[in-house]
Amino acid sequence: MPPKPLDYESINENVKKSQYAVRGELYLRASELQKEGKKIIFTNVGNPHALGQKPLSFPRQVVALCQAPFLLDDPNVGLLFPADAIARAKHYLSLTSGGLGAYSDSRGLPGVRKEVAEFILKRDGYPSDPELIYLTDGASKGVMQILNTIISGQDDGILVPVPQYPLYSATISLLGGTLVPYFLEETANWGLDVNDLRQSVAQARYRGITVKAMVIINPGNPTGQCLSEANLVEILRFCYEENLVLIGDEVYQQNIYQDERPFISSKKVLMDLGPPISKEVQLVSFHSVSKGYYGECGQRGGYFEMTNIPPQTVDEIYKVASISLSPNVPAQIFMGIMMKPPQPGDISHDQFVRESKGILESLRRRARIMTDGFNSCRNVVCNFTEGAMYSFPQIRLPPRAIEAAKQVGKVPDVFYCLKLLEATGISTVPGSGFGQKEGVFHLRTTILPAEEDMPAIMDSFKKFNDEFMEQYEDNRGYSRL
Ligand SMILES: Cc1ncc(COP(=O)(O)O)c(C=O)c1O
Repeated sequence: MPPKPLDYESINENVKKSQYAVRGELYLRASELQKEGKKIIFTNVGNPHALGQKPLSFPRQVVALCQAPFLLDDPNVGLLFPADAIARAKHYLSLTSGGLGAYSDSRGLPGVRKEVAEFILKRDGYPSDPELIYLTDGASKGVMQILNTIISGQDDGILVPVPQYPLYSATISLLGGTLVPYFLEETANWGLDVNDLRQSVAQARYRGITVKAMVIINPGNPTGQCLSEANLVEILRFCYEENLVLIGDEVYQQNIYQDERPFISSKKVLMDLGPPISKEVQLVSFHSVSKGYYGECGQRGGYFEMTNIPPQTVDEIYKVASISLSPNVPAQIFMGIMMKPPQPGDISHDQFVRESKGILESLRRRARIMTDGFNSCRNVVCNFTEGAMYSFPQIRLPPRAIEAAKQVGKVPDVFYCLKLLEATGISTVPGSGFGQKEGVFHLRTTILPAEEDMPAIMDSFKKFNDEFMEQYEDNRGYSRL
């Protein structure tokens, strides 16, 4: 009998090749240990509500009313819901054709796309066209749609930062394209050097690859840096010279922890540059309701904005989006609210500000506790998390630990992270899942565990790490940058 089409040997090789470390070996082992009754602290995914973050009241009130519109006819609705949430729910329902149970336009509700455009205008000071904004089921779906539009085969290359969020490597593998890595510089606070970029492109071209796009993740995952304006200018100039689309993953734009390193959007820097660059460089930038102080990962809401993309291509992207009929409609409403939160003078304004500030300030403190905690450990160095939700310490593994890992057939940082998991219940992601320089090791944690648990988590990390180093260190030094 020949193998059946869905037998393992028959399935798409690209599916087998693609890897997603955030839910990889460590996560699977952590889930097993949890089933066995061990207490696990899941710090592998930026999933704030799973670690106890409370939802903001106003967006949930609005969406609850949209989900149960009969409540709007109840004479007591005003006792349970503030008047501005009621008004906003009516507003969003009026934008739909049939409420949340009906498909929307495949690009998303026009009224919400208009709210996104207004937000972008306010953020950047430049107009944005709702026709060039598509709402998606989380930013991930949008990234996949755009990469699918760019990649025709293995000769198409996409420049991706290393370390990177594995959505990019996995999707490029799935689509049969080629990932062209460029390294972020740890000693320069994870900034990037345009000369290295040029080298990466030249090497790829030498191998016959047409480099078509460049991905930036700003603020960075897993690295937590905010790109400076100067760096963004260099990147856009580089994209102009090399004829590359810039894919600006900006899902962490609300997660900023250092006032002197604000988030600056790629769209603003592109427009500031003026013609010819502002009229020529193709840019697609992404946002999400999963991050920021919303953290509504389970709702699956996102958008992308296209700049300098010709109408025929925009239509093709629309056609492909329409194969999936419609993005999630409740998530579109979360996106609308994220774009247009309660304003000063609105009944819900003070509560909204109190809740969102509370989350952001706590994240800022947690980022500090984590960085300081890691830097107090033996053979661990860590840049401060300027933005996003992660800490990415470098673990300088002694050669004997590297040898021990090899003996059990494990990548050294996987070996370290597994031992950390078994000893403490802390579930992290090894740096190798994001890419790192040869011979340098990291792990990634989120900064999301509850603030009150943080000191104990860092104590237990330090105890494990320092004992691990004691066990494996000898006088031969250890791996370092
Ligand atoms: C850099 C980056 N981009 C995109 C996403 C996906 O976001 P979404 O939940 O909107 O699909 C994540 C999720 O962690 C991320 O870290």
